[in-house]
Amino acid sequence: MQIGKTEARLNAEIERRGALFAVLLDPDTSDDQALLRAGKLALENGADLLLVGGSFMGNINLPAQVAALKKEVSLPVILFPGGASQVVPGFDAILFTTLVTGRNPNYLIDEQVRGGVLVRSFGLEAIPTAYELINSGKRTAVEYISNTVPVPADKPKLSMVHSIAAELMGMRYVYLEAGSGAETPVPVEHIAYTRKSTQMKIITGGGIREPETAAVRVAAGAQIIVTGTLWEKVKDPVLLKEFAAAIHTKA
Ligand SMILES: CC(C)=CCC/C(C)=C/CC/C(C)=C/CC/C(C)=C/COP(=O)(O)OP(=O)(O)O
Ligand SMILES: O=P(O)(O)OC[C@@H](O)CO
Ligand SMILES: [Mg+2]
Repeated sequence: MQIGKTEARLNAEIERRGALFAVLLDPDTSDDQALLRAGKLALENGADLLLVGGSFMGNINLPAQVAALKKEVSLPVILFPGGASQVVPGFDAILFTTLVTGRNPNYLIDEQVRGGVLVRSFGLEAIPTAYELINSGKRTAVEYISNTVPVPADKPKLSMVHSIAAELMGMRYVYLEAGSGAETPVPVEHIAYTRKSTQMKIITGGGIREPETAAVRVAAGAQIIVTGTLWEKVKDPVLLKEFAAAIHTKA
């Protein structure tokens, strides 16, 4: 499958900035106006893209919210779905994920079969993405909902072998996930091993609360840093700018 417009734009921006700063908006924890405000605040203070999604989503207003957000911002707004039922139109692209570290067929193929046909009907751009869940100290929503066992934190080579398989299957992005609100983020070794052994673009997130935590993950080879939960309480333009500065290693 050819690289779409949004993926090409992300790749070019990664080339230009070194790494990108993504803010994850969870439509379940924000009302319409709050989601719009949070998205605008992030993009006005150094974020490069927005991800929208949740492990469990019951927001029926999502298409209208995305349309409102798209009207206000020119940066990419990308769907990060917890399942096929979250596939709605209006996004610049969807991270078309497969939970490769799990052995639950529902998240390896079922959701993709149900969601894929919707992606085509809506004309959404898909970014084929391996999703790897890494143990982060406590049970996270993704682990619970997906009913899968995460990769042990002290076994980075296990992430690496999943990354190699995913690349050979044609995936171009890999999301190394500690889970939303994780106690400990994905250890740098997991990022470094995937960087060394594949050419996929590396997204990482889960439990990143300080700019320095982001910076060391960029140094290890991550190209997109995702923060979400932090901004549910903190609405701080200065901290957003500090994250952007820590992540953008090039001018
Ligand atoms: C490609 C399609 C159509 C579906 C993919 C389905 C897959 C593989 C899902 C992986 C498992 C899963 C439940 C992922 C959720 C990812 C996500 C959006 C996490 C962020 O949400 P949280 O913030 O963790 O949710 P909480 O706010 O409930 O903690
Ligand atoms: O909410 P946080 O902990 O920042 O995690 C973001 C993202 O990786 C969750 O899917
Ligand atoms: Mg959340």
